[in-house]
Amino acid sequence: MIEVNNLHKSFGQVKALDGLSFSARDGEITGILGPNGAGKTTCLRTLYGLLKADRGSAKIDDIDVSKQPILARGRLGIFPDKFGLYERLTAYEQIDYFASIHGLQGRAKKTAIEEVIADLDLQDLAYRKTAGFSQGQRMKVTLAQALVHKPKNFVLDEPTRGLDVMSTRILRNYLARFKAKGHCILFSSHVMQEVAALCDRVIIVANGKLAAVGTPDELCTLADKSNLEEAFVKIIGSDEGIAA
Ligand SMILES: Nc1ncnc2c1ncn2[C@@H]1O[C@H](COP(=O)(O)OP(=O)(O)OP(=O)(O)O)[C@@H](O)[C@H]1O
Repeated sequence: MIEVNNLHKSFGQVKALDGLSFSARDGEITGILGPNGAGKTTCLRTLYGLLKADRGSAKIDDIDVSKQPILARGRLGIFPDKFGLYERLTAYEQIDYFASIHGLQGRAKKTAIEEVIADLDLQDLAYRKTAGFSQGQRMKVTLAQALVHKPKNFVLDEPTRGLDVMSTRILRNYLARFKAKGHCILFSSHVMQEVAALCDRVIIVANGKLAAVGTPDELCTLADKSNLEEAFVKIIGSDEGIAA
């Protein structure tokens, strides 16, 4: 469960977040949509503990990220926007490194690594150095790194941007499986079809505030439109922020 309550963050004169509140529930995929500069990345970076909010709170499973950052981060998997793999290490060693960062040791660490390798069908790649891995292979190792500590919550900032079709499909399937296991998934996107197809609930953010929230169908009904893209345009009053 992820909760953001009355979050404020300014950069100089720019109000990136202006009282944003929402929650993302367990067993659901929640999408964040918004035009450029709406505050989506600022909100996600606050959840990661990379930014400190001026006001308000961000909680992961009821743990306040500013008060107990290490505990909160243990409950969170973060899928980065760039796959920064260490090419001299094998896939196993990369995952091992992230498991150690999360405090896993000994037999528990070995079991966790073996489980995530099996879960992502990485067995054939595990002992190869990642130099030369295809985009899909790199994406899977990155997923394994993000999930080896078995976080209950998973946050992704525009995860499919720049990914090829096959990698996008693998990632989407994985998110659906993760949701089926009862995890909470929150991701930002500009791709309306992706959000409409994957998300149980959608949060629309504009000017650092919540503009609307609901299932894709509820948002269509709210805006009296037949698809999410048109509903989004009507709710925020512009087509800025939509990707093909
Ligand atoms: N480190 C920073 N310094 C100054 N201004 C910032 C910084 N980070 C974000 N901003 C500003 O805060 C506002 C919100 O930015 P943010 O990146 O959160 O938007 P976004 O919704 O993720 O946009 P996009 O869809 O374009 O990625 C923007 O006006 C942005 O220029």
